[in-house]
Amino acid sequence: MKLKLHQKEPHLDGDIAITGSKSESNRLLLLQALFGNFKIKNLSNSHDSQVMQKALASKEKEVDIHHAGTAMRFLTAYFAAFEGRETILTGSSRMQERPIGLLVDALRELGADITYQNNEGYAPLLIKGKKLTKSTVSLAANVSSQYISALMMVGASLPGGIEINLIGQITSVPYIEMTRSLLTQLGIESSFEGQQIKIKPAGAINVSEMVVESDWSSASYYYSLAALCDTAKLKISSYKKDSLQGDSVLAELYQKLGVKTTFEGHAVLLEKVDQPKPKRVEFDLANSPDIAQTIAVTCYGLGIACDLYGLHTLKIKETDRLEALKAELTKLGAHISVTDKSLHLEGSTNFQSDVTIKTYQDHRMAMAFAPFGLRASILFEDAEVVNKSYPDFWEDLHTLGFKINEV
Ligand SMILES: O=C(O)C1=C[C@@H](OP(=O)(O)O)[C@@H](O)[C@H](O)C1
Ligand SMILES: C=C(OP(=O)(O)O)C(=O)O
Repeated sequence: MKLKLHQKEPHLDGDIAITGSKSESNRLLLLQALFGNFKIKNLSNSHDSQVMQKALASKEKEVDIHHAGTAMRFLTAYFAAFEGRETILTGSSRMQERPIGLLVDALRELGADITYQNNEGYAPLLIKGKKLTKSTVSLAANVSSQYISALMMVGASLPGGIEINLIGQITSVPYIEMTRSLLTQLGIESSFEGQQIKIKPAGAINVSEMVVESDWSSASYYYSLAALCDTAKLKISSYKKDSLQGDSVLAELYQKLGVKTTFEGHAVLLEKVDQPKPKRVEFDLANSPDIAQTIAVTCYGLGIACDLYGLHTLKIKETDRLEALKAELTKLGAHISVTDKSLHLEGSTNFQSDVTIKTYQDHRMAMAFAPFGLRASILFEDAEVVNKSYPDFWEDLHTLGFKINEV
């Protein structure tokens, strides 16, 4: 589906309800399958959470998790420890290019029986579930924190718990902390000191309900919209000040880009502030990689130069996000260069109109570029990609007054 988003006057006023964080939801779905009967409130309506639910309920040998990175990584560990279940875990063609070897090696160290069906280091995997007998493991920590979260959650179900020794720089740390906090809320003890994580085996879980905070990565598109407006008053819900999600750093980062954040109960009010624009900004996003695309497009729309660092994981996400950003921002008129871990954009306002953005099967390519509709009309190929994390995205933009039509 190709969509045209027509240029809109840069004034926004409205309320948007966003569903639960897909990261928290997919963790809680796994923890629910492992440990018990608690209810999950405000579950994400993302496709990634739907495939996670379906996979956990499946009795089939082949389980297809499509594009969902968390589902792929969490379920590899889950099925490896599922005694007697034989599973072929597969995903989309892109998922078959996203590395899983470090996690498979770690699980094999614990005693797992996993073999590659096609290419060494990549899905599809044949997983012969068995009792994992060991409880100490080590792995490189600079590729994906999802491997570590997977080991932590499944590790809590092992009789001896798990001790994870992390090698090298640890990436996406808030996601590891999120996993730990959810385990703590379920009464599972853990420690994370230096390069070592220890998880105690879970006891009886006496929690009847877990409430998911709404998704901060999805909130990033409203931060970008507010920043690109002359006047904006956007209320998004349901959020809390002490979030488990690292992307809540948006409130701090967007201050520099002219957005004021006020917590009003469970809602967050985003307002455009009339302040001098910086010429150049610099951010390290190693702890919040999913908002890199949003920030790059905001800066371009504001005519602010930016240097974004800590982007070493972007090449192995839904697409190579660094190359995709470079290609699509260049089409809009930007001067941009990328390395394998950083992005550098010059401040210019040479905006091109009616450009068609390729989305590369990456939800965030569509959503991050949408706020540019406050600068010029813009078109999106395969606009339905947003379903991966935020199926209501285009409808929500429509309620804010954007004219959107299929072309
Ligand atoms: O654990 C999680 O829920 C996630 C961790 C991050 O991945 P990496 O740790 O691979 O950077 C993030 O990009 C992804 O969207 C969700
Ligand atoms: C990278 C992402 O997801 P995943 O790795 O879970 O596919 C994302 O949502 O931006």
